[in-house]
Amino acid sequence: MNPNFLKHILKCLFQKMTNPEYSILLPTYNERENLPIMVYLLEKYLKDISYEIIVIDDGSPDGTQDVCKKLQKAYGEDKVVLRPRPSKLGLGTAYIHGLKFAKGKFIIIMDADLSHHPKYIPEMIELRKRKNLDIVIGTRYSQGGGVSGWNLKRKVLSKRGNICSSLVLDFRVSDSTGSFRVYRKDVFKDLVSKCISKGYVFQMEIMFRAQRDGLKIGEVPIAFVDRFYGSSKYGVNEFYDWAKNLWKLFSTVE
Ligand SMILES: Nc1nc2c(ncn2[C@@H]2O[C@H](COP(=O)(O)OP(=O)(O)O[C@H]3O[C@H](CO)[C@@H](O)[C@H](O)[C@@H]3O)[C@@H](O)[C@H]2O)c(=O)[nH]1
Ligand SMILES: [Mg+2]
Repeated sequence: MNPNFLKHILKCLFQKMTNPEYSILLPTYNERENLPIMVYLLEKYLKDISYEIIVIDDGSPDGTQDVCKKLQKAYGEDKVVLRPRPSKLGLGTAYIHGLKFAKGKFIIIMDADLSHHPKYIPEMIELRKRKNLDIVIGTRYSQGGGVSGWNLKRKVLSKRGNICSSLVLDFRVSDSTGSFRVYRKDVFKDLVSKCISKGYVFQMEIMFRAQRDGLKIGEVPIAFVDRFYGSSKYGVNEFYDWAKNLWKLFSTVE
């Protein structure tokens, strides 16, 4: 028998018997085209990493869950775990829901629409280990990072949003609103339990609390590429929600 094949079988058996080290939380709403490519890329770039993917789908009308069930057949139900909710309940609470089922010691959060490329994950993991960090964020706004494909309005909103929240909440990280992060699970659980935000502003509140708690945070520059399939769920309402919550955080958190 080919020794590499034997090694692969033994690795699969070992992973089946033990808990994965990393739980990747993938919130989805109408991502039927993106999800299969995402899972394929994760498998490709995380070959030597023990992980599970938890898909939190909010009753997507486009059939994302059917696609996810096919992926479970292809990759195994312990590799692709489907934990749906009945309706669109917001990005922040999707992570909280997924966390309840996570078996890994570490949590990775990322978008399912390929804007966050899995190729950055090994570097994020390596940095966390090397510096013994609590959180590693994928940043668009430090040297080496960037955004591609957004129109000028969205670019300005995001960049100004980051500058504005840094001024109001005194952020020392360069990207407080992005959603590509690696957390120690206990740290994530604790932060989530204190969070009041439900939508997109969740990331900012978590980062604010993490910084206030004196957690060790590192950054890896990433190129954020706008989605090719489907459309963003970020609209005017999400922006108002973000601005309202920024103010709420500033005025209520002691
Ligand atoms: N389950 C669930 N998933 C959701 C919901 N809203 C959005 N998602 C999923 O969350 C991910 C990000 O949503 P997008 O709609 O693609 O966000 P974006 O416009 O690309 O915004 C990006 O930039 C923001 C600001 O920097 C980030 O806060 C955001 O997470 C994302 O990275 C996608 O996988 C999408 O399917 C929801 O209510 N429920
Ligand atoms: Mg997106």
